[in-house]
Amino acid sequence: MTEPRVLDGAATAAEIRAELKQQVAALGFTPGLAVVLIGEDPASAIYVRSKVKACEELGIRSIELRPDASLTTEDLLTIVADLNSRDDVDGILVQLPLPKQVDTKRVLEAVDPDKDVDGFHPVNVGKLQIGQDTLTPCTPTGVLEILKRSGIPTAGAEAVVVGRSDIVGKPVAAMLLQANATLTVCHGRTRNLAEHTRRADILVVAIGKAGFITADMVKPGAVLVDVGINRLTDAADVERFFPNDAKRHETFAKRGSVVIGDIDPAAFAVSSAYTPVPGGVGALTIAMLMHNTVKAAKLRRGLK
Ligand SMILES: NC(=O)C1=CN([C@@H]2O[C@H](COP(=O)(O)OP(=O)(O)OC[C@H]3O[C@@H](n4cnc5c(N)ncnc54)[C@H](OP(=O)(O)O)[C@@H]3O)[C@@H](O)[C@H]2O)C=CC1
Ligand SMILES: Nc1nc(=O)c2c([nH]1)NC[C@@H]1CN(c3ccc(C(=O)N[C@@H](CCC(=O)O)C(=O)O)cc3)C=[N+]21
Ligand SMILES: [Mg+2]
Repeated sequence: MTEPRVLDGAATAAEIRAELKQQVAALGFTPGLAVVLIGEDPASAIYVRSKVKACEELGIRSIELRPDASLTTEDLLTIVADLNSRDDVDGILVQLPLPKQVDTKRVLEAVDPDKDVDGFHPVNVGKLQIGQDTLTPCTPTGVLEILKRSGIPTAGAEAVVVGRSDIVGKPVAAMLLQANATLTVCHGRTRNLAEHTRRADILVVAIGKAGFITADMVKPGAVLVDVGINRLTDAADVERFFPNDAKRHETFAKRGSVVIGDIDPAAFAVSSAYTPVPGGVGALTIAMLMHNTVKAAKLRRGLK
């Protein structure tokens, strides 16, 4: 069998950022992205760091708010209302998960849909469903973007999505359908999961379980998109998933953990192309957030 192609998310993201940098320079004003980060979620902290860096590179103003984790829903609604009314704020992102006492649904619905760079507001969710151009969730948008830029056709393809979260599974399914794939969505109640995944020409996995999709669940020659971000902290797991990966073992020795997606690396070998973790879909998420911020900035000013 021929070697699978590695779909390089980091390189694709760099390409997108370079394009956006030119667009921002041509705008004649500085777009602003506001991020509200509450609490200590490590995934969120990584995300915020990468965002600040990308904003600097592109010439976008990054506004960071870190209110106290004991705030109430009303406190956060006041913060969101203020950001909605600020003319120097084009994009608003409220980092999830929110503290337990905060009503997430009310907060997401309070964000001005035209500033909703996460694409989580019900109006934007609805527009995506009916195929209207709108702000769409960053990770799913990144998945479609890397397929497109890698020359992988979706029209008529058997696409199988594993996972149905509002953040990844559902919107990526909506986008694949919009891109004319024949769509199957699997989840925790799916019977005979492998029978579905084995039919996929394009398999997108977003479940949050380390190496869950194994080689026997994949059709030879399929394209694998691994959205999962998981951490292995047990040496035996590192040995099982990465028996011949010297770099992973080195990282584990140094840091006590390694990152792995939802797909067993052994399954990549039977694919025709796959997105690695890290350096795949995750890298694109940030680039698409920048894309959405520029899009929102133009939209608000009636620019195309
Ligand atoms: N790369 C990136 O930029 C991003 C990566 N992620 C990562 O993607 C992964 C998924 O995130 P998210 O969508 O938020 O996760 P959620 O936990 O919200 O959803 C997980 C989904 O997977 C389904 N599922 C769980 N176990 C199985 C199983 N054994 N068989 C079939 N389906 C299963 C669940 O089914 P059910 O609905 O029935 O419970 C659910 O729909 C995580 O690892 C997360 O860290 C997330 C966001 C961005
Ligand atoms: N409102 C909201 N929107 C989100 O989109 C959102 C969120 N809340 N809460 C947290 C999760 C997590 N998330 C990540 C995005 C990119 C990387 C990323 O850049 N990953 C790199 C590695 C980064 C590194 O390890 O340095 C990669 O996979 O290659 C990681 C995680 C977005 N999320
Ligand atoms: Mg997102």
